[in-house]
Parts: sequence; C-alpha cells; structure tokens
Amino acid sequence: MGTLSLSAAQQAIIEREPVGSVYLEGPAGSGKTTAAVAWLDHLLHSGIPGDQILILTPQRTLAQPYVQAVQRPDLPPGSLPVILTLNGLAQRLVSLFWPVVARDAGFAHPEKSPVFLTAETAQFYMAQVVDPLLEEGYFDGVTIDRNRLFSQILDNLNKAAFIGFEHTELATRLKAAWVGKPAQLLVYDQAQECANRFRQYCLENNLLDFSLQLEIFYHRLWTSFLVRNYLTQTFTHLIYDNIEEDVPAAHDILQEWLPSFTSALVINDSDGGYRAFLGADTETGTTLAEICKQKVQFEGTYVTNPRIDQLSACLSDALLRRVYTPSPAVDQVHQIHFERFYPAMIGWIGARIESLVHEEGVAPGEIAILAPFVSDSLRFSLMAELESRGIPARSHRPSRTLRDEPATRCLLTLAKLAHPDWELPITRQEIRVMLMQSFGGMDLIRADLCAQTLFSPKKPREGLASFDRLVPAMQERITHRIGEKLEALRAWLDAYRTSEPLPLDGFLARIFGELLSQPGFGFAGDLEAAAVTARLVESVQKFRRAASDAENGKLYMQMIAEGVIAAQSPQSYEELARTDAVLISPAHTFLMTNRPAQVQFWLDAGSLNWWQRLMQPLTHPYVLSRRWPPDRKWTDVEDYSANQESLARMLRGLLRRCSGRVFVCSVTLNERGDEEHGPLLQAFQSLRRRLNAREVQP
Ligand SMILES: Nc1ncnc2c1ncn2[C@@H]1O[C@H](COP(=O)(O)OP(=O)(O)OP(=O)(O)O)[C@@H](O)[C@H]1O
Repeated sequence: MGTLSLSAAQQAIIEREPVGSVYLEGPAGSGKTTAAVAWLDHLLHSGIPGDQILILTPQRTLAQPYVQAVQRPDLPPGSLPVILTLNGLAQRLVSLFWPVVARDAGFAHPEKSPVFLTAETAQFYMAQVVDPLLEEGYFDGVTIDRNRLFSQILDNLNKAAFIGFEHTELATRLKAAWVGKPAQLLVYDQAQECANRFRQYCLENNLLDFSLQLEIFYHRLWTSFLVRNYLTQTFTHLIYDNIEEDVPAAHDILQEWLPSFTSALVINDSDGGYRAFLGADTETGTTLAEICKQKVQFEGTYVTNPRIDQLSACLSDALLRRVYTPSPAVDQVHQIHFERFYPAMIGWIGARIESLVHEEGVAPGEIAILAPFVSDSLRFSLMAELESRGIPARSHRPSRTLRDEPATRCLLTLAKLAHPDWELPITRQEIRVMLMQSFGGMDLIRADLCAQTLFSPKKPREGLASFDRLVPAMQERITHRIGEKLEALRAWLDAYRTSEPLPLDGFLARIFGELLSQPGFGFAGDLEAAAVTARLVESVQKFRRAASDAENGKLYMQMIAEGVIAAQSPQSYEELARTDAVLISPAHTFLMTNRPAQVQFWLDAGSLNWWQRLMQPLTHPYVLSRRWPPDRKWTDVEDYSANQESLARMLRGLLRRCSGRVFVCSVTLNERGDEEHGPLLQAFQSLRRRLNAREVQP
C-alpha cells in the first residue's frame, strides 16, 4: 500500500477472511477508498483470481484509485479485477445474451447485432426523430439549444430507467407536479411524444441508448435464472464504492445480488449525493446497509483540519439561517476578496497564486480555482494570466468539446478540402486556423495572407491555389519556407483526391500519420494534438458504427457543425491529476474527481449559479426521483429548499476536500456587467459580520 501506514480502523477492514459483507460508511476523506484498495490488494494476494472480483462504481472517474491499483507492477500475476459501472455491466450482458432477449424486448431485427449508442450517437438519432417535429412547431416557446433539448429528452428516458417506471409515464409525472403557466403542460406532452418515438425508432433499428440498455438488463436479464447464474458464478467478490452516487435501479439489483457474493465491501460517503441531478439516490443506497452482515463507521479526516471543519459548520449555519457563533480560528482559513471588475480579479488571483507557489512553497497541483461554470473566456483569461507568471495550469470543463480544440478544427477543415464532393462550405477563418495548426509556429499575419491569396470561399472545390502562382513580393512576405510546406500539403491533398476516398476516420488517421506528424509540421512532437486526433478518430468510428449511412463522413461533419454532435472531450481525470499544475474546474466536476486540494479559490461568489440549478424546461431532477410522491406539487418552497440543501452539500463537499485555505472571490460587476449578491456571498458576509462583532466585544 505504498508509503501510507494504515489506521487501526483501516487495518480492521483488511485483516478479515474474505467472507461476508461489510457496509463501510464515513465522511469524504476518512480513508474509506484507501482501505478498499488495500482490501483489493489483500484479496489478490490471498490467491483469489482477479476476474472473480467485481469493482463497481457509479461513474468511471470514481474508479480511478482502483484503476491505478490494478496497474501496479507488484500485483500477483494473473487476471485483472473487472472494474465497471452499472451501465458497463448492462452493456456487456446485453451483448452476451442478445439472442435470448432481443425478440422479447421488441427489437425488429433480433437476428442482427445490437448497436450501443454513446451520448453523442444517441443525440444524432434523436435529431432524426425530433427534427421533423421541430419543423411542425414542437417546443416553439422553449428557447434552448437543439442539442440541450435532445439531451433532456434522453435524460428523461434515463431517469425512467434509473428509477424503474415506464417511460410512457414521464409527462404524467412532470405535469402532476407543475404549478406554473399551463403552456408548460404542452411542452411536457411534446417531450413525451419525442421520447416515445425515439424508443420506437431504437426498437426498429436495433439501437440501444443508455436507458434501453439498463431497462433490458434490469427487467429482462436480471430476472432470468440463466443470467443470474452466470453473474453469481463469474463474480464471487464485490467492492462497490460511492453507492451514494448511484441510481435506485443499481441499488435494487445489488439488494438482490449482494447475498450471493462470498465477500462484499459496500462503501457509502455520508456527505455525498452530488449526482442527484443525474438520478443518484442516497436513500435507496443506504438500504444496502440492512443486508450487510457487518457495519463499520469511519470517523475523522485525513484531509481537512479543525479550522476548516469549523468554517464548514459556520457556512452551513449562515446559509440555513441558524444561530451560530464563529470561532476566530476560521479567520485563518479563509479570505474574501472583492474587486470591481473581472480583469482586476484575474490579476489578483494570478498574483496570489504566484506568491503561494514561490513564497509559501505550495505545489501548483495543490491549488484549485473553482466556479459554478467555467466559460471559455474565464478559462482563457486565467490560463493566460497564470502562464504569464510561469505557473503551470490545467483546466477541466466537462462541457469542453473536441470541436473546440484547434487541432480538431484543423483536421475537419482538411477533411472538407479533401472531399470536395461533400460540398460543405469552408471559410477563410477556417483556412487560417488550419494553416496555423498544420504548420506549427506560423503566425496569424502570414496565415491570413495565405488564406486571402490562395483560397476563395466562393470556390471551395478548387481548394488551395499553388504558392508558385503568387507574385514574388507576396512569396517573400509569406516566406519560401512556408511555401514549401504549402506545396507539400497541396500535393498530399491532390493525391488523396484522385484516389479512392477513405472513411472519415481513415482519412484523419492517414493525414495525421503521413503529413501532420512529420518533422516540420504542426503536430510533430505535440502530444496534446496527437491525443485530440486519437479522440476524434474514435468519435468518428463510433459514429460510423452507429450510423450506417453511406455518406456518414459528410453527415458527421454536418452534425458537428450544427452542434448536434459535440464530440465530448473525454479527457481523463487521470491525465489531469498527474500534472502538477493549478486546476481550473467547475466546482461540481472537482467534487466528482474526488481529489483534495490544499488551497481553493471560489470564483463568482456573488453568482446565483452557486445556488440555483440549470434551467431544464423538459425535465426535472427532483420530480423524476423515486422519493417524489406522484400527487405532490413542486412549488417555490420546494425549489428554495432544494437549492439551499444542494449549496450546503456542495460547500461541505468542497471544504471536505480542502486542507489549507479558501479564497473567496467576488466581483461587483460580473462578466456580463451585472451585480449579484447570491446566497454564497451572503453566507460569507454574515460570517464576516459575526467575526467582526466578536472582535469589537470587550
Ligand atoms: N492511513 C492514512 N494515512 C495517511 N493518509 C491517508 C490514510 N488513509 C487515507 N489517506 C489519505 O486521505 C485522503 C482521502 O482518502 P480516501 O480517498 O481513502 O478517503 P475516502 O473516505 O474514500 O474519501 P472519498 O469518499 O472522498 O473518496 C487521500 O489523499 C489518502 O491518501
């Protein structure tokens, strides 16, 4: 177990016979996962074959400590433990037992293989189903992006599967809780119609989105003696971590499955529940405690200190308007900083971090800058500020898409140039970005000159004109060195155009290998660009497998241009965690990476976004949950208390992952020029007032 010396409580977990079930509960940072990883090590060293051990987590990121553990070189030789989410398990089983269930589940072509959809490809098919309805005027009064509309309909289907009700009941449930304007009732009906049609479309075309995978697993496979027998014989030992972040269907299945494991370690983080908006249910999770033979409680923390704990308690009291008396010690672990405008705040954060790193010896990787949302401009300004001070920074925005990456934009422009038959428009701006990326080190001015002189957006079929045709003065300005590369690029594209076209993923892999990664070209030695290319190729491949259309390369390009396919960048948390750099991340994402940071900066403290949830006109995370009574109305009272509760939980979670100090940053005028005094800022102001009042007391 590396250099950690385990506590007595942790030792007690691992010094057992691998028999019987244990329910381990405790707050974040109390060492539960560390004990579980040591337990896994113990199981493997005691001779249990790895592939008989199932490690289940609600989300891949939460499995990282186990993924790392099974990569250690000192493990005994043999098979590896199986690390899965419920969805991953469902997908495996549906593949395996497809011939047995496909017909009964209503698929039109049980003789053909199933096609498992990703979040992206599901959006693509949703577009096929919903676009004609949008043309008929569906969702006329709803102002949200098309892809968010699609993702909410998919989310509704998922919620029905997670909670365990018929997807045809969605609108009934949503409407029963609605108290606002009647026009919304029609929106729910239309969302229901879309969900029904999408499900039908999936059944007709052998497509399985997450909801359908889970429903088939839960209602058709799990109930089969054959499947249960297979599962109980395959897996004899279970580690199920972060049950509080999993969905009721997972808890139901584990309720029945758990007794058949030879040993089981079930772990609950008593502060968690951050994935509630994705269907996680802490209450159904805790029912697993009842069937475990032994219950163990971990106390304390390896991460925070008593002053941070006091700050956490004071903030909860302030937020929930309870009476409290803060200890002056909390002053030492937080600081509130106000600036009038955003740029000044960015500068202040940069200077503060510079002094933390250079004067106080804090490692950059121990610093996290957190905000409810991280916009592109915020991310860019922070990265630039830190870079100018020589501080390494990394950012995590789950919503950052592959199509936003310059390397992707370059590759897709090249794809359009190479496939004139697609007749897709190409702008000069795209040519500029492509040249700067392809040639590496080419400046904006020269790239612009090339785009102006060598390309006509009106005649995209003609592609790039030859450098040799330019007048000598222009050639001089662009430079002959660039001219040579331009000619090499043109020659490559010409040769490709006259040969048999490849599928888009094949084209991307080839131009990367034959041209862009060659010495002198922009992707040579650039690991980030190579990683982006690999992810793009993978995204196109998944799309190609799911969309059998002959012109699927062109279709992919169109879908990405319209934003239907966002090609989410599945940058691994592992990659991010490994670098010693300041992390810039949405607060919620930081919580789900489950890693502590010594110093945290909380940005936009005045913003209401810390408190209120994202507007989702087609769905509702609380109404679509198992504990919501079908006849109850969702009023402002419920809304207020849900927001309060979720902010309180988030603050506890952030501080549970903080070992040093919090800097709370507030700008009078936010990025949009508005003044905001949201509940987070108010809680800190209340705390300041009380601390000041204590100081003036005799
Ligand atoms: N015995 C120990 N001695 C020193 N540090 C420890 C010990 N056990 C755990 N830690 C450290 O404490 C931190 C939290 O541990 P761990 O992730 O196991 O806690 P947890 O209760 O599972 O929290 P979470 O629910 O957030 O995952 C980690 O950085 C870990 O390295």
